[in-house]
Amino acid sequence: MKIAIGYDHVGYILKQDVIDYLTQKNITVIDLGAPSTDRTDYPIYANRVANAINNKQADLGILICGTGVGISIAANKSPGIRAVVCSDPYSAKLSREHNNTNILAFGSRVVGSELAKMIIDQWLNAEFEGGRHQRRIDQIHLIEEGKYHE
Ligand SMILES: O=C[C@H](O)[C@H](O)[C@H](O)COP(=O)(O)O
Repeated sequence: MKIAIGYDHVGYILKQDVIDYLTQKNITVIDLGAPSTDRTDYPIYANRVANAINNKQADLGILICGTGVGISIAANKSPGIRAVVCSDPYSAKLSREHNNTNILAFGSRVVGSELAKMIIDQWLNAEFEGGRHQRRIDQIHLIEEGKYHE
């Protein structure tokens, strides 16, 4: 399992705990920045992680900014990306089971290290259920392609 991780200057403060936690689980982490706590722009890192998934360098992605909101919005602009911003483990689990999310985002100004680890665990341990949920994801793909008609 390979996970690409990206974060801005605010997410930087939480990233090492996340990287260490994933590494302990024998997950290969592809660290795509930011380089420091110097102020930067979250779309840079959202785009890097989205590309890593779409290029098949990574299986999944994790993004961290202040709230997880901006960085998830940016990631969701890439076709095929389904990023969820989560501050609770239940939503993280259901986002895999029902929505087959491929990026998990959260905010370092919202969740602490231990809650972030619980969210990650629920997200990684859940499996997409397919069935009616696949039909809805297919509809999302049609929207992405401008081909969805009611
Ligand atoms: O959704 C956006 C993120 O939370 C950013 O981390 C945040 O907007 C950065 O704010 P600032 O530049 O004031 O540190």
